[in-house]
Amino acid sequence: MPRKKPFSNKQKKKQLQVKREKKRGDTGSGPSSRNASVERGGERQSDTSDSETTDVRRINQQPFGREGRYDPNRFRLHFEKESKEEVEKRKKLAREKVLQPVSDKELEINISDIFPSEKGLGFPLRPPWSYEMTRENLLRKEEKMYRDYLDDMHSRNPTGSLSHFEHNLETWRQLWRVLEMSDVILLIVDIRHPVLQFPPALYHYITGDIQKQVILVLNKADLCPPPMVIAWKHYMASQFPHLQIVCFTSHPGQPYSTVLQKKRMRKKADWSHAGGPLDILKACQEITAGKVDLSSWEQKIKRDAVAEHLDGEQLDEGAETVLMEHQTDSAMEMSSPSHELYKDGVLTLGCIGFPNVGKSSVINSLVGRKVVSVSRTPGHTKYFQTYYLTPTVKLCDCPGLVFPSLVNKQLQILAGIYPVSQLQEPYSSVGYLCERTPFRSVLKLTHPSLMENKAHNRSQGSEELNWTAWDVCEAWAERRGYKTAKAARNDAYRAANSILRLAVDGRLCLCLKPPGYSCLKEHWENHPDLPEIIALQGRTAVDEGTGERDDDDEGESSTEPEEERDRDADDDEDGDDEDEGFGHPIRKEDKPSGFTVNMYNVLRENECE
Ligand SMILES: Nc1nc2c(ncn2[C@@H]2O[C@H](COP(=O)(O)OP(=O)(O)OP(=O)(O)O)[C@@H](O)[C@H]2O)c(=O)[nH]1
Repeated sequence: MPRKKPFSNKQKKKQLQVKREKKRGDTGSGPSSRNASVERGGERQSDTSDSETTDVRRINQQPFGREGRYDPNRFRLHFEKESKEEVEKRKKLAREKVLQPVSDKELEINISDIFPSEKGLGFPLRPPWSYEMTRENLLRKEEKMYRDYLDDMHSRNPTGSLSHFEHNLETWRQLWRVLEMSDVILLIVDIRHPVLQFPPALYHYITGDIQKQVILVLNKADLCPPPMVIAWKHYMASQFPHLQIVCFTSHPGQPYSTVLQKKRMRKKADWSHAGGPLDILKACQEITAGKVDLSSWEQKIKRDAVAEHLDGEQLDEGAETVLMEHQTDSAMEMSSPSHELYKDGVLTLGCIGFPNVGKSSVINSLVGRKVVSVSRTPGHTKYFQTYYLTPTVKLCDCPGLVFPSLVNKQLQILAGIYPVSQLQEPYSSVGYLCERTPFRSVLKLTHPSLMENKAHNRSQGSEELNWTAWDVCEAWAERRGYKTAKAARNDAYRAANSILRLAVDGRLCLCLKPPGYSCLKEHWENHPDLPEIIALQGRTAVDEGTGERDDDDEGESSTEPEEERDRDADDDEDGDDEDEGFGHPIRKEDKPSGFTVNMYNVLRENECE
């Protein structure tokens, strides 16, 4: 009898993987279709270290199930995989490159740098169709169009030159559906870097081709200095004249969050000051010009404002029922190719935007309570659903979409577009962040070279020492007590992940500026709209300036075990994190005159001790 050949674990794993894929009918794509994808909802990314280099075709394979049925995991984020060499090169650089703070001017960013018109950075459009076509025919047509679209993109832009973008046709199909069924589009962006998340091609398509109105929601206004919020608003208006622009925050009046807080703060949003849902209503009133009766929405906002002042129990009793429609497979639906505006007297608002910009949070804010789960892991929303805000206003949520652009990949990660937990190499993003934020004073780090004999060396200070991204991670690991399991060395990888999450959450905050901001700084700092934005943020001078802890905080105590204290800043669960609080990330140099904000309160004095 022939001797059995030894079979390694790795081979066994591969064999199982092939078997599983065969079973799923995922033919042709091989292992790379899984390896190349970052799965929605925070599932672990497959190990890419031993697999082949970037392969666009394979990852575009759409996940079919048996008998041609669609795979339930079809809404995964699919990003192009990076080569092992590229990742190794960046790791090396993170250890060697001395961080140099960048100038204010370099934080200014023009939309044409991100989406240059000559690069043809469009997005896939649904091919024309009619009722005479069969469903299968339509699907095939869509797939062909999608492959052509990608071929065209890649022929114009060499491999690796584009940032991560969505490679999953299923997700684009969701966008088509939302655009088709909506009367007005709420395009939501993060005010810290709105131009990263505003594809001009989408704007031109909606306002030009399908002739619908767009309300640009500059969300997370609580995370950006008020003068910069105003400057961004003006910049976007100057570039895209057909937009209605609304500043928004789903966390108005939130007290400062602390990095080591064990539990998140539970404060109900308070829009009694200004703006918020009311501004969105006003924009809709202007657009609909009396064609839809929006009085029920206006009344709801008034009722919600009253309810905010009631305690929790009364609130629950009074909570209104929200009619929800689950649109599980609607991307495949063949609805009418032509859309009837304000059908049955109902205004349908479609919420679209990149992952993590706060689409679900905006919907919850409009509804007045949580109907959509929220997560800081990008790609949480899997398929769109609709909610009746009132009998005449319907909201439609859409999964986050990453459009192709030329944004720097490190910045893309800091903007929350790529799930931090899935990163192969987080250090270069840490470096990018540290060169643009006062990380040392905020994180209160001791340089690793001074760690050996802390007591002796502390007196020397670390101001004059050079920092690399790796040093920052080591120093943060030391401060937080992150150790590797085997050798109990400082766990730089975990520290890097933790720092990036602080950035995404806005607790170590990077705000980019519109072009020319530095020259016109004084103008924006004295702008007449400033009080309106401060009111929207819902913070008073007392909240901002004192740096006192909020008494309601269920915050850490200094006696809390280290592990417990770590959890909040470090874990990137896919769970719902609705109750998160956020710090105010105002950079010292952005502080407007007469506006008392202590940006360094983001991490308070005793947090890092
Ligand atoms: N500071 C601040 N954080 C916000 C705001 N809105 C949302 N967030 C946080 O941003 C993260 C993402 O929010 P979601 O509402 O889940 O974002 P989304 O766009 O629906 O995300 P996807 O499901 O990935 O498409 C969560 O951690 C929210 O708590 C806001 O106005 N201010």
